Amino acid sequence: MELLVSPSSLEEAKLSLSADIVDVKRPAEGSLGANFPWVIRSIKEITGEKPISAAIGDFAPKPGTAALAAYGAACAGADYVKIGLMFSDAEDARQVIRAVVKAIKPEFPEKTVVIAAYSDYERLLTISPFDMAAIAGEEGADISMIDTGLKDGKSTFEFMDEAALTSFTRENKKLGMKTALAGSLVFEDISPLKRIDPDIIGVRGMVCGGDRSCTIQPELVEKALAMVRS
Ligand SMILES: O=C[C@H](O)COP(=O)(O)O
Repeated sequence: MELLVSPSSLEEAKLSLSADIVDVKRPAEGSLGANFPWVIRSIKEITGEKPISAAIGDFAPKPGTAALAAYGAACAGADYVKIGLMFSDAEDARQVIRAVVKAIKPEFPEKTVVIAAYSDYERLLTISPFDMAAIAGEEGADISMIDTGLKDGKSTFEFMDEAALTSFTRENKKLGMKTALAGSLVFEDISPLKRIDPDIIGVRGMVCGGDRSCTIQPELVEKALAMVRS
């Protein structure tokens, strides 16, 4: 299980370099808020061989906009391109996922396409992670992810229990995809997460001291890494 940490700036990225994956986002623009291409590029320049991820947004069903954003993030240096599906319709999801895969894979076959749905989908009235994953698997995405769409401090575990998250992880394996789990995760969630055993866990609030609007604390990144790897 790898640890993904989500800095919002070059300065925060320098505090996150011990993470397995540095994930560039702009929290001010939402759960998977897109950061600027120049920030993505500046972080790529300091991470060396370590892969970086870039969130492109919590998207409405706009496949053209999603494809262009995904391509831009890939050109800016992102090794993983991550999109959130902030809508409900399955056919819309298929069109968005297909467009993002087509925008990236022909020119960047080595880059990774991450499709996220939300554990709090019932309160958001958005597509369920299970429905998303089935489509993402068919459309050639690489990683199926769960995050929380509304960042009110409630952990993903308050919306989907360990059994559901385990089932999601196992379904992804059957679909030939990896799994990433995130969503206001706290240190206490690491133990059940190790039992669930996704490929990646994504955190920000955890390593900011509990409030994602604060700054990443490197000692908390080290603490999370030690717990994940123990
Ligand atoms: O991986 C990305 C997540 O959105 C991390 O942010 P969070 O831990 O504050 O929910």
